[in-house]
Amino acid sequence: MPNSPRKRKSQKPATISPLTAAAVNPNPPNPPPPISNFKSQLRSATYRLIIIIIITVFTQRYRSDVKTFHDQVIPYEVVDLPGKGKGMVAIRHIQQGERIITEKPLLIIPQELREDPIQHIDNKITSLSQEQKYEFFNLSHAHTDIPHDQIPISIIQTNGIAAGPKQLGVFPRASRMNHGCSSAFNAVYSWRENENILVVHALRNISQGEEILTVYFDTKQSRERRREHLLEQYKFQCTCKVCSLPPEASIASDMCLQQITNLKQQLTSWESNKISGKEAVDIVRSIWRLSEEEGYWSERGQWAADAVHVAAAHSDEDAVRQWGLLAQEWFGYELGQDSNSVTNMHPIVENPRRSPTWGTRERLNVGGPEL
Ligand SMILES: C[S@@+](CC[C@H](N)C(=O)[O-])C[C@H]1O[C@@H](n2cnc3c(N)ncnc32)[C@H](O)[C@@H]1O
Repeated sequence: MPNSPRKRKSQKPATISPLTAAAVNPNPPNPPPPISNFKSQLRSATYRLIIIIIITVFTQRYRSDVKTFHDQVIPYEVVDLPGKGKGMVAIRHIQQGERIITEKPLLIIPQELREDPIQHIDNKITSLSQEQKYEFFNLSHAHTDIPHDQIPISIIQTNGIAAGPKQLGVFPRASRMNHGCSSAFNAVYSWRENENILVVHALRNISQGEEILTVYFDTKQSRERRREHLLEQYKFQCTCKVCSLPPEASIASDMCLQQITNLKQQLTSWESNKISGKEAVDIVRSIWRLSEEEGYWSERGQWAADAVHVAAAHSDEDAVRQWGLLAQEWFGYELGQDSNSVTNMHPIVENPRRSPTWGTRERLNVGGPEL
């Protein structure tokens, strides 16, 4: 049955004397507005509505601006990844050469410790704030079934990143990056001594949703040796796209990486005059071609800088400029446009005679990249 409105009990209208009315309600309601006020009330209600709309629009704009700013500064999120623990995934497209992370170390220790390492690390941890201790102990560690007092050292072994040639740093944000070999990694970290920070740059374009992978060691070696190292040091079986290649393709990749390593070794013999400047620069071109074939883009800035060094020694001005521009480009991607490696190259590209090796060998046309 449809709800019928309940009938009110009929009441006699109460007559309340003004005195009683004041006693019952000391603040009587405002009398109804006179009709003449109605227009102005309508106007003020409209104004209020307009103000509410403006505030809503601005708040939403502000929120989306904050979100855009946040995404620009932090273009990734840390998520759980099956079989890998946590990992870092791009939440938007990241441009090649873009800086992904800038981070101060949570703690720094010498790479070689003379005193008892456990004690040294304990002392460092004691000096951390409560929040920092939480960040530290929240990091993963590869070695399970270890005594409690060895957990800090295992955390450092699993997450420590070289902070210069003699120190190891723990960087809680950068530590969430998992590893990929050869062409599988897309981000590189570098330590900036003067600023005391670690920076991470995108070595190649990274698509939204793609995992951000870095490299834990020199992977220019065979799959078998890479696997051995990763299993021993980090306790995982690498399943990156290079380690997952079918046998034939994996052998081809191994050979390519081995050739790059051999050629790099040969290049150093220019220093002791065992090969000519032309041969040295030819080696750099071969390394470049192999790196293209393999998709191994790291270290390109350094290879181009090596060619600059040789070309300058042989007073080949054009070659210095061309290799110098290439070095700037690739150092820029890997280490950042504002890195010392890029800025140190500026004066040389501008005037090759400013190169420290200028004219230290016989005059020779070694040639540019011609890639
Ligand atoms: C520096 S941590 C990286 C972040 C770590 N996944 C976490 O959960 O915090 C290194 C550890 O991550 C895991 N890891 C790194 N790269 C991996 C990969 N490609 N496949 C599987 N596990 C990986 C290994 O357990 C390794 O010991």
